[in-house]
Amino acid sequence: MKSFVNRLAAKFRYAFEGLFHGICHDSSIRIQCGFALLAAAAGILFRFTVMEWMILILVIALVIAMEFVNSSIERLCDLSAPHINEASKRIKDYAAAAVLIVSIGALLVGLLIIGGKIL
Ligand SMILES: Nc1ncnc2c1ncn2[C@@H]1O[C@H](COP(=O)(O)OP(=O)(O)OP(=O)(O)O)[C@@H](O)[C@H]1O
Repeated sequence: MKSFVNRLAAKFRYAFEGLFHGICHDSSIRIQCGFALLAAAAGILFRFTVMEWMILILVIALVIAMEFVNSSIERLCDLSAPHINEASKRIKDYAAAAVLIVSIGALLVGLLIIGGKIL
């Protein structure tokens, strides 16, 4: 039982290490966190309901998680093939496209919620 708890605690520790390292060292992750703070400020300003906060928190988590996956794919590419090559370009572009898609989705969700309140 104790070793299970220790292993669980280690998993959380490693995950939090990744979280803090990404926030401290990856500019793309920091930019997404900045947008998340702006979105949270908009939520306060426009007095989001509980349901709207739930949606906002979900899309923010999705965008930031996708940015972490994108950054880890970039690092994996640079580690396995540090030279310029077509495969790395496609892999990195696809990962960046995934971030773009969820970011556009998040932006539309934000615009719909705020637009609904303004109108
Ligand atoms: N090894 C490579 N071969 C070919 N094209 C590459 C390679 N590395 C990067 N690229 C191209 O440059 C783009 C940006 O890659 P890069 O790794 O600099 O991402 P970034 O988002 O700028 O990362 P960072 O988090 O370091 O700012 C990629 O989407 C890809 O089109």
